[in-house]
Amino acid sequence: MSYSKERHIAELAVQRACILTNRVFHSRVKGTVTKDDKSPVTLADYGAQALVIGAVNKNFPQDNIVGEEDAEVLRQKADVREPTWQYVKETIEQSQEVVGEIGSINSAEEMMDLIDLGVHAGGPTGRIWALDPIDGTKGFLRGGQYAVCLGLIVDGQVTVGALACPNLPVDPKNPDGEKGIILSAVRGQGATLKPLLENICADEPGIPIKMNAPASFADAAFCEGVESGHSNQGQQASIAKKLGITKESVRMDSQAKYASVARGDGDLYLRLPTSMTYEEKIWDHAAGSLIVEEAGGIVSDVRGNPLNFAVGRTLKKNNGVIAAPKNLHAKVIEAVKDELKAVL
Ligand SMILES: Nc1ncnc2c1ncn2[C@@H]1O[C@H](COP(=O)(O)O)[C@@H](OP(=O)(O)O)[C@H]1O
Ligand SMILES: [Mg+2]
Repeated sequence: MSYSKERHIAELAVQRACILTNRVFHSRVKGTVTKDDKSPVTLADYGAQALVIGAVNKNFPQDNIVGEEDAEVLRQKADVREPTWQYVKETIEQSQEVVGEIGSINSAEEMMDLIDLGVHAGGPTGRIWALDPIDGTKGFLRGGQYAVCLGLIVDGQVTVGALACPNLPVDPKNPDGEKGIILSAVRGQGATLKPLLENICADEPGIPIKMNAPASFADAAFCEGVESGHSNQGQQASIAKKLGITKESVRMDSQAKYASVARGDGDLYLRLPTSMTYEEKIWDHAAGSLIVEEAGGIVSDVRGNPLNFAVGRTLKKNNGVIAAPKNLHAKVIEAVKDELKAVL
């Protein structure tokens, strides 16, 4: 199968969601709510989830969806529901040219029902879309990096991925220039990049991307998260030292890290667990990991095992994530295993 329709719809869906996230970012009302796990969620997370699921459900109504959010808070609180619905409505009005392809949403009730389609338990069989409507919500709130991420898992294997990163520069050599890129991939067909335009334009072909292949660690730079609670930055620094990496690490929130490594702004992505009991979520890694693999890299857990997307909503068979060029991956895993030998 070519999965060209899936890729096209995924690209349109994440692009439209970014119109909404951008509107919310530039408005005073972000409606930040703290979830049970203490992480923030905003009107933009809910609105983006409704828009993306609307697009997936219109085109692939038989498919299952694992989405990060649910509509419980919206059902209980009119002061969260109503502004979210306003943003969704305005975004649809602003993107009429794609309504034929990715659909409309006609009421707040329908919006909440779409959000709640993301409750699937995941698993080893069938077609399952994994959606993170705003990955890096903390980055989004601080005006840093965030991403709208959508992956299609087919019989346990990520097969299609689209990643919209509204705050990554189009030209990495000009970090203060135009911002916003969209990356996508189909397994076996490579990864591409194109600018994330204000007016949705999915027919524009993407440019194929390839990861860097630095000859040695002396030339390599690594990417890591901003939040010290999400990965062990002390151990990451120690691994960098062991490997002879001298360049300072680049810190950013969200799957923008996968995007940066895939297009060669950085070379390695280290996400060492802060706790061996934390289970990474499939929506935090589906799209990004495929894009790095299709750009020529290897993505694994800290033991060097492939990420297993077939066991539910989390990556419960894995700990942490390492993304690296093919020629360096084994050496990184050696250093990681040495660093974590007390817990592995
Ligand atoms: N203890 C933890 N360890 C690893 N990841 C965690 C974590 N707590 C939360 N996260 C995840 O880290 C994601 C952000 O990744 P990063 O740190 O790379 O920016 C969050 O996604 P959301 O922002 O969608 O909630 C959340 O799912
Ligand atoms: Mg996330």
